[in-house]
Amino acid sequence: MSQYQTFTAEQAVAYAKEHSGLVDPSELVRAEEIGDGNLNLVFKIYDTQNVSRIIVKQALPYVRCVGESWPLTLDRARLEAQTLIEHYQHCPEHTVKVIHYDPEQYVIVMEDLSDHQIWRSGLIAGLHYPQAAQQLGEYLATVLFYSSDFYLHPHRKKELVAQFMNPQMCEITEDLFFNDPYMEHERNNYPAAIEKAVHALRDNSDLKVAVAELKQRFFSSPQALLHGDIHSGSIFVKSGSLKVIDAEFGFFGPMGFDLGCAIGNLLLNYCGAEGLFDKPTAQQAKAQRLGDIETLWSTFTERFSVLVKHHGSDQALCVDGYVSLFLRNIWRDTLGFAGTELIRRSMGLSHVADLDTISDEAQRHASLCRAIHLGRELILHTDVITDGDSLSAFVRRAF
Ligand SMILES: Nc1ncnc2c1ncn2[C@@H]1O[C@H](COP(=O)(O)OP(=O)(O)O)[C@@H](O)[C@H]1O
Ligand SMILES: CSC[C@H]1O[C@H](OP(=O)(O)O)[C@H](O)[C@@H]1O
Repeated sequence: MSQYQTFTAEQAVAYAKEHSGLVDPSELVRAEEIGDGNLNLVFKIYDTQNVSRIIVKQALPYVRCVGESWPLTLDRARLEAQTLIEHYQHCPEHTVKVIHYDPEQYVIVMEDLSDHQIWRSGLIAGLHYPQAAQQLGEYLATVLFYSSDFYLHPHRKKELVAQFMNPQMCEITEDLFFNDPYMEHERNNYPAAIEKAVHALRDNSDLKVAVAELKQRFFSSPQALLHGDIHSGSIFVKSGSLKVIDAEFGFFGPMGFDLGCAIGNLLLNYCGAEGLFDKPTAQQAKAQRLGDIETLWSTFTERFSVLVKHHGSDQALCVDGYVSLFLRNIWRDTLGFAGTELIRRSMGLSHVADLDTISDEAQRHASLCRAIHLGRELILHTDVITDGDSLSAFVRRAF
């Protein structure tokens, strides 16, 4: 098999037998396609005991959630594999292991994380994984530091920036985060009941200027090799463990984009809590999300600063005092990007289950409006929110 073809379940099993790296691959007998993301095929490969042992993920030549009318580069599979491999090299404890990548079939064979749960599903079920925020902060500090100018030789950095050029996937982000919500577009998707909130957003010229600045930063700040789409649906958790998957949007961009996506998704869960849970559980979930965000940011800054101190190599960047200035700028970007994630997940093409699965219609609409409102306030008030604690106070004042 050399020419690209979309796998059937049988072909996925045959492929896994050849490339799983298992001691006895003959025990692999059955595959199930379980992809629930927006883009690709994902097969779980089961053994004779009906235990899922390995994952085979294949890129489709189009956007899965839209169909063949939206063609999309197969090269995203290479970018996903190479980003995960690069991140695994520096942070194996929190990155899924890639076992094999096939540049002809655009297939990744990877470690099966079925003993974990997708973080978003856990959050919607009201579960709290107390270690997850700290581990996510460690992952982000580590992978972003080791791909930054603080650590890499400038020649190597530029080589990597070229290797991880990802124009088609970046274009999706550029459109969905920074364009669509702020204009009429057929990709947008929201109920008529929230039209007023949507219009208020589009009439806000200060907001549009701030969003333009964020888009410019996304276009032109190759600070580090980002995951590029790190929401709670790209993160597996179980007690004591966190593993990141799904890095096909990986490219060299502004660090605050990854931090903002992660924090934005915790805030989306915060905005949905009153629709998802009874009153006392909602209060507890909201406090936990704010605690998660504080922990994520403080872990990130502490770990990043320690890495600069002990492993930083650029003389000028490692001068006393610069890292705190750098992190202040990253925090400002983080808040802005978190705001754009809140907005695009409430009214754009791609929504989140934290809001969309709220069964009571009025509660669902109120949650969507909360997310839009909070997104706008974050984008417009980055200067007054100085750290995780002050973000919590700001969010509590909003709702
Ligand atoms: N390594 C893995 N182990 C177990 N399940 C996985 C693994 N990778 C993906 N999945 C499952 O497949 C789903 C879709 O995978 P994802 O990488 O998010 O696809 P997409 O690129 O289409 O967004 C995940 O939500 C998860 O349920
Ligand atoms: C047209 S892709 C929309 C959306 O899907 C991606 O998410 P995922 O692959 O994790 O489901 C990404 O967030 C894109 O913005």
